[in-house]
Amino acid sequence: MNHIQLENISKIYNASHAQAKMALALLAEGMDSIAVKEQTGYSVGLYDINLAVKAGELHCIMGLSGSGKSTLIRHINRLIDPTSGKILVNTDINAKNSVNKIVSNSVVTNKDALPIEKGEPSSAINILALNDKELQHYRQQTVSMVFQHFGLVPHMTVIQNVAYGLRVRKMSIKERHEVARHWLNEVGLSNLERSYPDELSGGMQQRVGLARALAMDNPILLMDEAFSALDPLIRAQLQDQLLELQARLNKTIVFITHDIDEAIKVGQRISILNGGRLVQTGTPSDLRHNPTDEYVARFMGAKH
Ligand SMILES: Nc1ncnc2c1ncn2[C@@H]1O[C@H](COP(=O)(O)OP(=O)(O)OP(=O)(O)O)[C@@H](O)[C@H]1O
Repeated sequence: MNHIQLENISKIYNASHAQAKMALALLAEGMDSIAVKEQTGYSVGLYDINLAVKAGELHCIMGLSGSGKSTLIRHINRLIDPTSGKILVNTDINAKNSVNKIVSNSVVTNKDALPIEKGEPSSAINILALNDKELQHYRQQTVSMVFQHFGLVPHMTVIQNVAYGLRVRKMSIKERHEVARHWLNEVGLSNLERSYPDELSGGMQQRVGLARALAMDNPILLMDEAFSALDPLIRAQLQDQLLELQARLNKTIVFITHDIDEAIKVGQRISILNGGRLVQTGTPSDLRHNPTDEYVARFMGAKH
C-alpha cells in the first residue's frame, strides 16, 4: 500500500507562475537544470517527480549535491510548496508500536481533523489543500523529521528536548516524561536524561534527535542527511540502530543521503535524483543490475 505519493511535482525557486511556466517548458523539452538556470535565471529544485513510497518502507533518496534531495523531502511536510503537482498521503496508516497511546488516552487520530481526498484510495489526503490548522495537525500527527544538525534546544535537558513536541498532545508532564524515557531507553540513552545537548557527543545528540522524532509516534519519519555529520563508526552504529528500530516499529521512513553505501545498507528501495529529475527507483539490486543510465551506473559501479 502506498503511504506517500508525489504526482508530477515540480519546484522552480523564486519564480512567478509565468516565469516558472517558461522554465518548465524548457525542462519539458529536455533541457537540463543548469542550462535552464543559465537561460532563465531560475533554479530548478525538482522537475516532474512521480514517486510512491510504500507503507512501512525505508526509502532512500540519493543524489549528488544540488540534485534536489532536500527540496523533495521538505515537500512531504510542506516546509516547501511545489510550483505544480500533487502530494497524497494516506492518513489511515498508523504506527505499529503506539507506546504513547498506552500512557495517554488524549491522543487524537489523523482522521479526526484532516480532509479526505475525494476519488483517492481509502484515506489519502492532498496535503497541498490543507489550511493552516489542518497542516499543523498533519505535522503533529503524521510526519516527524530528523535533521542533519540535530536541532536540539540547547537550554533544555535531554528529556525536555524529547518530551517537548508532546506538549501539543495535552499530556501531563508526567506522561510526557514517561514517553520520553521510553524512547531514550530505545536509543540507548536512558542514563543521560538530565544532561544538556552540549554535554553530548554528535552521535548521542542525534540519538536524542531520533528519540524526539520517535516520541511523536507519527507513522512517517523524514530523515534529512541525519547521519551525515557523524564520524564513520558512530554513523554505522546509528544505521544499525535505525534498521533494528525499523524492523520493530514498521514506520514509513524517507531517508536522504548522498552516500551510496549508506543508501544500499539502509534502503529497501532507493530513488536516485539528478538535476531535479528522478532518474530511477528500485531496490539496490535493481539499480545494480539494471541501471537506467550512466549516472546510476556510475553510483553503483563500484558496488558490483
Ligand atoms: N531556497 C532556494 N532558493 C533558490 N534555489 C534553491 C533553494 N533551495 C535549493 N535551491 C536550488 O535547488 C536545487 C536543489 O537543491 P537541494 O538543496 O534540494 O539539493 P540537495 O540534493 O539536497 O543538495 P545538498 O546535498 O547539497 O543538500 C539546487 O540547484 C539549489 O541551488
